[in-house]
Amino acid sequence: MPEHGIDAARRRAPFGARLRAAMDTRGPLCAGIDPHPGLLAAWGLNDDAAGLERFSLTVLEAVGEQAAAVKPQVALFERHGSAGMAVLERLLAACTEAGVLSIADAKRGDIGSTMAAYADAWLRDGSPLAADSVTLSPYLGYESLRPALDLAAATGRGVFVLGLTSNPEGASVQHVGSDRSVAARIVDAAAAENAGARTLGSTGLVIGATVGSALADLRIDLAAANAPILAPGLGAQGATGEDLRITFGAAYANVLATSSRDILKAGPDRSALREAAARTLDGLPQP
Ligand SMILES: O=C(O)c1cc(=O)[nH]c(=O)n1[C@@H]1O[C@H](COP(=O)(O)O)[C@@H](O)[C@H]1O
Repeated sequence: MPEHGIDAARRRAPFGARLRAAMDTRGPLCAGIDPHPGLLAAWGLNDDAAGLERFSLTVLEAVGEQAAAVKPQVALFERHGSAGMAVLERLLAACTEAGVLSIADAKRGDIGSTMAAYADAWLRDGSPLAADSVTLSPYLGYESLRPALDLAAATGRGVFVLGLTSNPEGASVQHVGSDRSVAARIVDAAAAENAGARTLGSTGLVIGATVGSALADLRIDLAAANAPILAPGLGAQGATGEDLRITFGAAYANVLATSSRDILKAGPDRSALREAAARTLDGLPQP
């Protein structure tokens, strides 16, 4: 195997360019694949690896073509141990096969030496868990993510770094800072990473759809970051498409709106899932 799969990466356009093309063609929806135990039960599936696999592949097959990307939530596979992680491997391979971009929502972050191993797991060609991109937590220091940022760049993959999360507790860490807030510094760091990108950069940010006036209050200029913005919080957490447009303003064209439970609760019927995804897309204002 070539080191870090660099040969395959040469054939692959950068993640930001691939995501931009998918968003322009399919619209800005990211469909979350979150196999919560309650949803498995509601779908008439067992809370085991077989139920997980049926659930995940049904979502991919039903709504994959309507979505610019899908986002499997790793914890909901991990809670099934090795059998759950094997399902996740097969799901990620099925995404590649179907031509649907994947975001592994693993929220990884660690000291540099260990971070290199996480990067290897999610971003290396040939890794069983290789995804098109992975969510990262920068709260051990943005630069501790360097092994993942570098490997993503080398293999044409992407990352989404948590900036302002959708949960109310996030503010107690992300809003602090005497001059520039923690979140503003994370956005600045991502912007520097994306500076040379010809289209959309490949270092994305996670900014919740629910953050309200925080971007303005913290003087964060998201549009300048040229980053794909993963915006969770639609539907189940209360945000609407109109909230996204108001919250993100000039950066709205770079927003990938993500919804999980609000779409998934329509299953297991495939046409009901497709209708729920279409309704979510229809609720997103044009940029
Ligand atoms: O990184 C994420 O995806 C994420 C960040 C964040 O700030 N808030 C957030 O809800 N998420 C994820 O987005 C999904 C939201 O799910 P629903 O609330 O069901 O749409 C879950 O998988 C969360 O883990």
